[in-house]
Amino acid sequence: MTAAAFRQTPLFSRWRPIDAARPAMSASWWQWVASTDSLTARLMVAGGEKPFRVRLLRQGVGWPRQDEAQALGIGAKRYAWLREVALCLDGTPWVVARSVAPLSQVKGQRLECLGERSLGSWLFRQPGLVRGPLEVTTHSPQFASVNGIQEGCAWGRRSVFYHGCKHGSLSLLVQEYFLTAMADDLGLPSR
Ligand SMILES: C=C(O[C@@H]1C=C(C(=O)O)C=C[C@H]1O)C(=O)O
Repeated sequence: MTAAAFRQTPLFSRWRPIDAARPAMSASWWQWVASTDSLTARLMVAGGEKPFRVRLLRQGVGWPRQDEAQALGIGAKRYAWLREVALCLDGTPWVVARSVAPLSQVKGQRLECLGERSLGSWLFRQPGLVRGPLEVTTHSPQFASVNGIQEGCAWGRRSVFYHGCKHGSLSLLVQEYFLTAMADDLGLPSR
């Protein structure tokens, strides 16, 4: 198997708790994948002089995937608010992310008009924010290739953020996939 093929071969299927994946994860990747503060802030620091940009791939209303609905505890036939982005350093996607929230909970939240501002810059300012447990995968996200981003994925992670506000409570599933371009630019191991 070539090195490139290896990097794109999933180690295991679907999502599993981060602790179960730890033996397969290098210490350098653990620093990234297990972090619970803002990824946007971390990417900006790691990128140094490189300009950071959120490229909006898609935002709107759609069906959640079954595993997403399950993670949010909603029926798969409930409409959801979906947002897909690429987090780019100097124009190169390092991370792609797909966030999902029950549509009924998004009404009146600032989320709808984020545009190319980072979700993290809004989310981590919310008082009483709680982050659920992290789960990881080595599968590549399909929405990246649909948008012409062909990079393999070193690690993907997801967790649900919860916060209550005067508009009601919000559960937001955030899925982030660390791309091989990021590993190459930062000199990280393949996994
Ligand atoms: C959740 C964060 O927000 C980041 C920005 C996102 C966006 O703009 O859609 C999505 C996932 C993130 O990695 C973060 O910075 O930790």
